[in-house]
Amino acid sequence: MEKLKIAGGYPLKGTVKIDGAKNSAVALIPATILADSNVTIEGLPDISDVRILKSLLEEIGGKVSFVAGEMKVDPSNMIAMPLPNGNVKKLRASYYLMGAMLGKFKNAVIGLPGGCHLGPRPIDQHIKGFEALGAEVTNEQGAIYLRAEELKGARIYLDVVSVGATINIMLAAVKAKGRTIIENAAKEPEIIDVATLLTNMGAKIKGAGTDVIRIDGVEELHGCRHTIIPDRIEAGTFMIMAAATGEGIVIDNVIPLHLESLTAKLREIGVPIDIGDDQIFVGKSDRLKAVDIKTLVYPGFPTDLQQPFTSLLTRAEGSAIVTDTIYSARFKHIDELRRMNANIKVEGRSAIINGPYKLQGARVKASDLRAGAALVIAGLMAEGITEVTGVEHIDRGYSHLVEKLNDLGATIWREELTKEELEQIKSS
Ligand SMILES: CC(=O)N[C@H]1[C@@H](OP(=O)(O)OP(=O)(O)OC[C@H]2O[C@@H](n3ccc(=O)[nH]c3=O)[C@H](O)[C@@H]2O)O[C@H](CO)[C@@H](O)[C@@H]1O
Ligand SMILES: C=C(OP(=O)(O)O)C(=O)O
Repeated sequence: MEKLKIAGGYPLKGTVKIDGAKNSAVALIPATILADSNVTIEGLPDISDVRILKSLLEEIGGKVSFVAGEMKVDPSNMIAMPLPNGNVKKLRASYYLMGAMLGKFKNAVIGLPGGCHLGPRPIDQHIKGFEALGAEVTNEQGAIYLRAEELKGARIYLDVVSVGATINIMLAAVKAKGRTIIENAAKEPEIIDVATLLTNMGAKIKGAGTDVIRIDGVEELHGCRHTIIPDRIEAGTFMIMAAATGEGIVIDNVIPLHLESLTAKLREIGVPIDIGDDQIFVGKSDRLKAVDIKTLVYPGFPTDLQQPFTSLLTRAEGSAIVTDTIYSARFKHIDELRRMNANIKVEGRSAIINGPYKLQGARVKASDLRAGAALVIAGLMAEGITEVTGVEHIDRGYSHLVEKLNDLGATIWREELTKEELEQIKSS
């Protein structure tokens, strides 16, 4: 196991190219199960979530290659192999195997998913959708069993706006008989990307990206080639890094529309921003003024950028309140920022930051993916050396982070954990 070491205080400058979106990738890959011939996806990020999903497709009989961001999937020999344990526990998005395998085989056994621990993350809306389509769903010893004689289109109202439930129901419904209508659907760009792939495979989907999605089931889905959208959360993380320690950074390969809520907040805090067609320039800012943020479903401020933004706010003058309305416990990075000299209070679902603080390098632990990003940002801003453990969380969602940051002028490297550190992690 490794840790990251960061020597703080080096200003960042240059251009960084953003990879394909993790939260699209993890749905596009399971979606290939539904096809009857080869599907190729271009521009996938080189992250552990993608590699684990590749192994899962292989476990069920898929022939899969993944070279230079391009994944080719031959689904012709796939079977409804039960996956109650193992790799499915290593990521959140293994839940998409439920919708895809139910849609294809009318039968699936998938262990309850892993992913970041951010408070309770139920999947009741996914199950409500599968049941509405005609599946019998049971939970037996931590695995979800799904069976259906036949899937039939239905009208499904989501009680909670959920990215995962919206996509999972789409996956199960594209081959169901008749029309499915998802009401109160999530509107994230990743949902449009998955709908685009499915449409290229022959599915009939209208309304993805709005809160009502209509799906008319088809008998067969065929192979195709698809290019993934850029990762708005990776892009946002680099925009926040640029605001924190940058001297002018171009964020390349982005869809600026997907980043409007962050762009608005960065401008409000005092960061100069120029928007191009597929690039965003983030300029240097000597003084930042505190702003409040509240996470919301898309197009609101994304919860996945809440933790990185909190690190940036330690540099801002004044009092800022950060409220996460999506997850009840997405503040595990705060204790670690406190070790670095930030005096942040957490009250319920809000963190209160009275900056500015001069961060000091420290040994800190990433408890989840975006906590890791937040700590890397803090390390870049801090005086001295910061050591971040829990790198496996960061590797779930950031492709070549160390290389990209070093290219921008940061001093960051990976080191093997010492025996003592390994023992400490095991005992904690
Ligand atoms: C792989 C992936 O795409 N992950 C993203 C996805 O997660 P994920 O799809 O898990 O998140 P959801 O949009 O489903 O969750 C939103 C909220 O709804 C609740 N909920 C969800 C489903 C359900 O059946 N019942 C229920 O109560 C959740 O606990 C949470 O409070 O969207 C989140 C919200 O933008 C992001 O933080 C994650 O990065
Ligand atoms: C919460 C996240 O991921 P996941 O849903 O895959 O755990 C994230 O990407 O910030």
